[in-house]
Amino acid sequence: MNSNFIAVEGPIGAGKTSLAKAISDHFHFHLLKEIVEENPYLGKFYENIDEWAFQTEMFFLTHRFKQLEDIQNHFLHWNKPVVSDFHMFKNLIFAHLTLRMDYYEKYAKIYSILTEDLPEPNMVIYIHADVDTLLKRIAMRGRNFEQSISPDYLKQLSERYDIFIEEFEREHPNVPILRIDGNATDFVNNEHDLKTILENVTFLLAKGANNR
Ligand SMILES: Nc1ncnc2c1ncn2[C@@H]1O[C@H](COP(=O)(O)OP(=O)(O)OP(=O)(O)O)[C@@H](O)[C@H]1O
Ligand SMILES: Nc1nc(=O)c2ncn([C@H]3C[C@H](O)[C@@H](CO)O3)c2[nH]1
Repeated sequence: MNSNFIAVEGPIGAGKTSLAKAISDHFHFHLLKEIVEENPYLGKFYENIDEWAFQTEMFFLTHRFKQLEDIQNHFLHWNKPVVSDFHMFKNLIFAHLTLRMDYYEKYAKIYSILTEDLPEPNMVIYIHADVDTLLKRIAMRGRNFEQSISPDYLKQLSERYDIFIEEFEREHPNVPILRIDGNATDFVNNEHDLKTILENVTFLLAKGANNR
């Protein structure tokens, strides 16, 4: 695969979709957005995580598998670049947080089989932000079923993201990670902040092209 594939990552409300859309608009990359409202378990999941975690995680996993297969067949294979507001690895971060250990072990096996041949992004943008910032943004966006998300859940999720990204970076030295401070950077309302990010992305894309 020679076509660029950028994944934007970070915990809930970090700004993944907003930034992925801005990148798609600027570079004319196809925008791959994760499914949210279509997940029939998500509302029930936030009401009772233990009861609905396995169904919820399996739903996200199988849908993302299909999304990435489609992206491979219809875009990357034809040298058409893509930016997505998720990386497949987020399945493992959420599943590790929400599933009982015996379920997680089954899940991780299925994950590893399903992801064997999937396309992998050649750049990751990681947005991190404090729990307070995330809570404010989740409240501002106003999805009903997310209003019961607890600060503790977000804190654990953010901590797991930080650990996972460190490990990912060690294990994938050829995939550059652009880190963005989502507390201090307003790429939604501040043109200068967005421009700085886009310049950094341009630089990393050019560097990646030279190394190919
Ligand atoms: N850096 C930022 N500065 C100001 N507002 C932001 C920033 N990032 C996101 N927002 C706002 O916060 C809300 C959530 O953003 P967005 O939907 O892009 O997050 P997300 O990471 O894609 O969320 P999810 O994990 O639920 O998919 C939106 O209303 C968006 O406009
Ligand atoms: N449990 C669980 N597993 C996932 O893989 C996952 N991916 C996203 N989400 C939730 C976060 C937002 O509410 C909403 C949009 O990102 O969906 C997930 N929840």
